[in-house]
Amino acid sequence: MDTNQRFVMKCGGSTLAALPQAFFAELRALQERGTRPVIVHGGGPAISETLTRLGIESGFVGGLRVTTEAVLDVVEMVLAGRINKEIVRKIGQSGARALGLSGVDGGLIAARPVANADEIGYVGEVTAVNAEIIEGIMAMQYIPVIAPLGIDQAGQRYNINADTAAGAVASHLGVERMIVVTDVPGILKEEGGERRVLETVTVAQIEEMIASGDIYGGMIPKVRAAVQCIQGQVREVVIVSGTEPGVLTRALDAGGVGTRIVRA
Ligand SMILES: Nc1ncnc2c1ncn2[C@@H]1O[C@H](COP(=O)(O)OP(=O)(O)O)[C@@H](O)[C@H]1O
Ligand SMILES: CC(=O)N[C@@H](CCC(=O)OP(=O)(O)O)C(=O)O
Repeated sequence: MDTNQRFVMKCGGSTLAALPQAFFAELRALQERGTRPVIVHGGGPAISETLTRLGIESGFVGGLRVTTEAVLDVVEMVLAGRINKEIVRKIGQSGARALGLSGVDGGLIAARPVANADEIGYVGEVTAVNAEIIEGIMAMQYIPVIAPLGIDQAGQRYNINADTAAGAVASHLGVERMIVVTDVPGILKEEGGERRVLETVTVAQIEEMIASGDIYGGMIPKVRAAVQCIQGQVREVVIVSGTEPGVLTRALDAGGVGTRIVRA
């Protein structure tokens, strides 16, 4: 397989419901031309809604969900169940084939507790990704759709931020590109009283923008994951809105869409 043709795409929970059928049709067209997408998805808003409905309290520390055993049950149910299957169904409707799994299946995503686990509970960071499983699914002409949970050797499951999980999958697979699909057209910066999309940003500019507060909230784990994976084999990470026409093809080929994060 030509590894240049593989890419990882992270679909954020902020935008999943808004992704038009044209987005999935484009995904099918890409697969037909020999490109091999790997999808890692989020679902933060759906988890929060379900927790509220069930009357389970939770909060966030540093952008990560405080994850008790009860929260973990809901995270797994929503991400590996409802959201994962919704994406698989939509891809199926477009005429392509998808196979959904979570990072727990086959030990796909090995994880360990994050450093501040005493504060935020069962939140994991990725220690390894079993690329063979993903490659096997791609070899069968299915698009892998991965829910961001992880597991350790003792069988403990963890909740992993979806941007972090996607970055780790991209690094371990050795793809050249990661596309992050979210609800904004890229990284925005206020200039002359106007907020505009930055075409390209470097690692150094990202650090400045976090320090100045220009990048905040949900954008922080995205740029952090991007910075981490472009230290390795990944050449660039593109942050885009999923509702722009032809967004995937433009992100992969022509350019002129979203924000490209590059080494320097
Ligand atoms: N500089 C920035 N440019 C664009 N969006 C930003 C920026 N800083 C913070 N954000 C916020 O990040 C959000 C995207 O992150 P998030 O809501 O976690 O989405 P997702 O569910 O796709 O991961 C945007 O909707 C916006 O509110
Ligand atoms: C540890 C942690 O915070 N996990 C996230 C996993 C889902 C996610 O990241 O979804 P988005 O991409 O839609 O934000 C959570 O529980 O919300």
